Parts: sequence; C-alpha cells; structure tokens
Amino acid sequence: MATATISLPSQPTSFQGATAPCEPPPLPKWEKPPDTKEYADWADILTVNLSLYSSHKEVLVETVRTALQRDGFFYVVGHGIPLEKIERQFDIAKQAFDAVSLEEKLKHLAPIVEKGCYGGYKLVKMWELNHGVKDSIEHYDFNFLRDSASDAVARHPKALRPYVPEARGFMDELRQSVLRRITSLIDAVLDLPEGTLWDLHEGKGLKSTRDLFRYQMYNPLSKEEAKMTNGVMLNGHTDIGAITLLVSQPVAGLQVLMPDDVWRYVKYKEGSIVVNIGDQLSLKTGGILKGTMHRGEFISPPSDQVHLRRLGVFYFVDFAGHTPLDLFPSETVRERGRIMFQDHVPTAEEWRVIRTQSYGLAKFIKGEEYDVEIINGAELRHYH
Ligand SMILES: O=C(O)CCC(=O)C(=O)O
Ligand SMILES: [Fe+2]
Repeated sequence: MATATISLPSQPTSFQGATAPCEPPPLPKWEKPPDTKEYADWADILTVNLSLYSSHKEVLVETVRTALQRDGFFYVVGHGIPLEKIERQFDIAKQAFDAVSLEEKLKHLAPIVEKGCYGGYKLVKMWELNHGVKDSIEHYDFNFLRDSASDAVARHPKALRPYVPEARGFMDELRQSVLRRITSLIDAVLDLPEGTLWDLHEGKGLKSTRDLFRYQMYNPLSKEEAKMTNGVMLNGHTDIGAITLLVSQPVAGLQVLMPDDVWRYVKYKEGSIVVNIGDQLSLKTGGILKGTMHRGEFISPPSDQVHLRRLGVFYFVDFAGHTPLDLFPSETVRERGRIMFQDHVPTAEEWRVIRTQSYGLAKFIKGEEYDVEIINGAELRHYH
C-alpha cells in the first residue's frame, strides 16, 4: 500500500524583526565596566564545573563539600546559560533604576517594615551602616510566585513591564540549570536522599511561597561617608534565605570573610554564578555548612573601579515557608551539627520576616567590629 506523505507548512518558532507584536522595545545597553587591571587580594574560592555533572558527580560533591565547609562560597561554571542572556539581565536591571521616576518607585515600594517582604523597591538611605551614615543601595525585587509560570505584569513599574517575562525566564533558567544540580550535590554532602533540598525549595502544595529575584544598584558614597564606614556600603551579613545565586559582574565590591579572618574580594569570572548559602540552610545543618559573612566594600577596591556604580543581579532562594529550621534528619548532621535554637524553632517564613524587618533598621547589641542580633537564642553578627 502506498503511503501518503503530508508536508505541513513550516511554523515560525519566534517572531522576527523589531515590529513583531511580542518583541519588547529595544533597551539601552548596560556598558559592562572593564575588569580591573590591578591586583586585589582575591578570595581563593573554588569552582564547580557543572558540565561534569553527569560524568564526574563525585568530584563535584567533594568540591562543594570543601567549599561549603571552608568558605561558604563557590563559583559555578559550565551551567549552559549563554553569556548574552546573562548580560541582557544587566540591561534590564539598569532600566529598573534609570528609567523609572522616583514618583513611580514610591508607588512600588517594598513592604519591608510592614510585612518583612522585599518585593518592590528598597530606596537609598533606609539602612544604617555605621556612625549614623545611611546606605546608598537601591534594589528592585521581583517576588515571583514559585509555582506559577505567570506574574501579573501590570504590578511592575511601566518601564520594566515589557521585560518581566524575560526576568522570570532567566530566574527559571537559574533554577533549572544551576539550583537543581547544586541542591542535589549538597544533598550528597549531607547524606540526604537525592532531591531533599530541591523539594524543600519547591514547596509542593504551598501556593503562597515566593522567591526573590533582585536587581541592585550601589551608588558611590560621598568621600566623607565612605570615611565614616571604612568604605563599607553593605554591612557584613549572612543571607536570610537558603541559597543565594549572584551573577558575577566586573566591579570588585563583594568581600567574603575568609577562614583566616581576612576580608577578601570575590574576583569577576565572566559568565559564572557565585553561589553562597544562607541562614536557612546553614541552620538546618547545625552549622556544618557555613552561612558565610560577606559585605559590600568599596574603599580599597582597585582604584580603576572606585568611581563606578555597581549593578547586581541576584536570586535569593528560600525553603518553602512552612519548613521548620530544625536539624536535617541525616546522620552527618546529627553527629556533627549543633542545636541552633534554645527556644522556639522558627519556620523559614518566620525567619525571613523577622530578619527582613530588622536588617539595617533595628538596634542590635553594639560592638566595635560587629553588632549582635539574637533571634530565638541564635546569635547573628552584623559586621561594620
Ligand atoms: O553585591 C553583592 O555582590 C552581594 C550582595 C549581597 O550580599 C546581598 O544583597 O545579600
Ligand atoms: Fe548577601
């Protein structure tokens, strides 16, 4: 019997040309600052090459183990996200600060004090750095629903609306290409069944849990202000969430308190994602994995960069809100972890709310080098 071949007309896979209805309007480019030519005292954090994930997973597990027990930070390369897509996020990020009027920013303020939530704008001069000097950081956070592909575009500032789907798409790509494999490597470090951390993050059945995808701009402090804060623009802190993904960018400014107690800069590595763990994960491991102290510092950076505004693209990953921050039921954690809370064990959501409301705003126990905050018996440091 003869077989009939039917040929279908070919389907365009995407719109072509600038006039296509779904194409966002052209954006001014983020002028990527040149990498520094000067030496700075770089932090020797390790690199995890995810292109080896299928063939050499055990090697990567060992790298992550060393990195998270020693430094709390590592680079991820070989993740498969193209450089153009990464750099496009900086174009969009710049738009969030330069193309939105103050009036509109005020309409989209994050309910930081009211609800302990960073979704929206945090404007400059909200947090105290030291000696009465206020910060010069502005950030805009998308507070996407984790389990929904859609986000109400209209609730964002007008200039950002055409790019919301791209921001969402990039965050999803970070989850699938970086976070998923990283969480699985950390499961192995902690002797937890594969998928444990991913499931805690995905929060099955919890419709209201959210992730924060942030664009951040550091504007230079005045000379007098910088003198008062020793150049610190973001006080030394541990992150509130479980895992943080920072898109590497060329302006030195992120410093990590390394195991020898010296603050060192994280060097730019093109196309890489800098991963660190936050309180929620560190607490659940009884401190075995380090929620490492880090800060934004700009006084001793390479002098060819000192005048630059520094733009950041960050993804803060939380555990599902109902997750208790008690110890993981793993032998490794039971044997080597410490009990972290003396009284009530908070959930991930309670932790985020308390810390968001107090960060940079509450009065802590004052110290020369750092102030101390105590939450349910757990001690947190805020370095100047
Ligand atoms: O600016 C950076 O690179 C890091 C920022 C940071 O640590 C934070 O926002 O929690
Ligand atoms: Fe941080």
